[in-house]
Amino acid sequence: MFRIAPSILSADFARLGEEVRDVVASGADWIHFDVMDNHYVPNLTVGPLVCEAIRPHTSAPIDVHLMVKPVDRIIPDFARAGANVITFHPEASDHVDRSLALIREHGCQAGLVFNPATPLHHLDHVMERIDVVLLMSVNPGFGGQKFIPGTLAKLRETRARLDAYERESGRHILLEVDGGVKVDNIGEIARAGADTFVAGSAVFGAASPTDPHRYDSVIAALRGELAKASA
Ligand SMILES: O=C(CO)[C@@H](O)[C@H](O)COP(=O)(O)O
Repeated sequence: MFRIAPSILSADFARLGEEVRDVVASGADWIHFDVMDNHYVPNLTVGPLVCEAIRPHTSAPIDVHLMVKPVDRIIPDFARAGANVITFHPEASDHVDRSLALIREHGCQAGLVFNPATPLHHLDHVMERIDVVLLMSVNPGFGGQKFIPGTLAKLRETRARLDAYERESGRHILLEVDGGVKVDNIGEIARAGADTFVAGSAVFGAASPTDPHRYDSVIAALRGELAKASA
């Protein structure tokens, strides 16, 4: 099963509740919520207050991607604000195992995020605490960047590793990809092993502001490519 997770980074922040409702009504599965701190990444976005503000607008899972350093002190706030999934970058945490445990103790699914140059060995010894692996296909900090083609090989390597873990443990871990995902490359990304797709500018860039069905066609097009990839 594939999940499409539009990133609100490219949404109209002045009408965020409506944007969230409309994109889910158009078929989005998750809402991807990018948190940037102007320290770990060179940009500044939103925090738990905004997560709490959009929570009543949808029952779809809110997938919080923490691009912050340090990570631990903000995790309980996001859990209380209604996050369902919380992911963070291993190099931004002093104690990766503790941060993963903290997320789960607060009732959320936990995940690690890998920048294009971050090695996969950060998965060693913590697989049993992980629900989601998120591979960045751009360097984090901004929407609208181009997909880095080397991500496809890294996806295949991660897929093999997650499949081997599932055979031995019976636990399924999601494999999410984020950055430069478009209608014309989502099929290839799915064939490389991803099952969850963050798309910011591809979805929210397709807007004509007043049409409540403005996201129907782009989400249908993304799903169409995913159906072809799994046929
Ligand atoms: O986390 C990030 C960027 O750091 C992403 O979630 C982007 O927001 C994806 O945007 P597009 O590349 O799809 O426009």
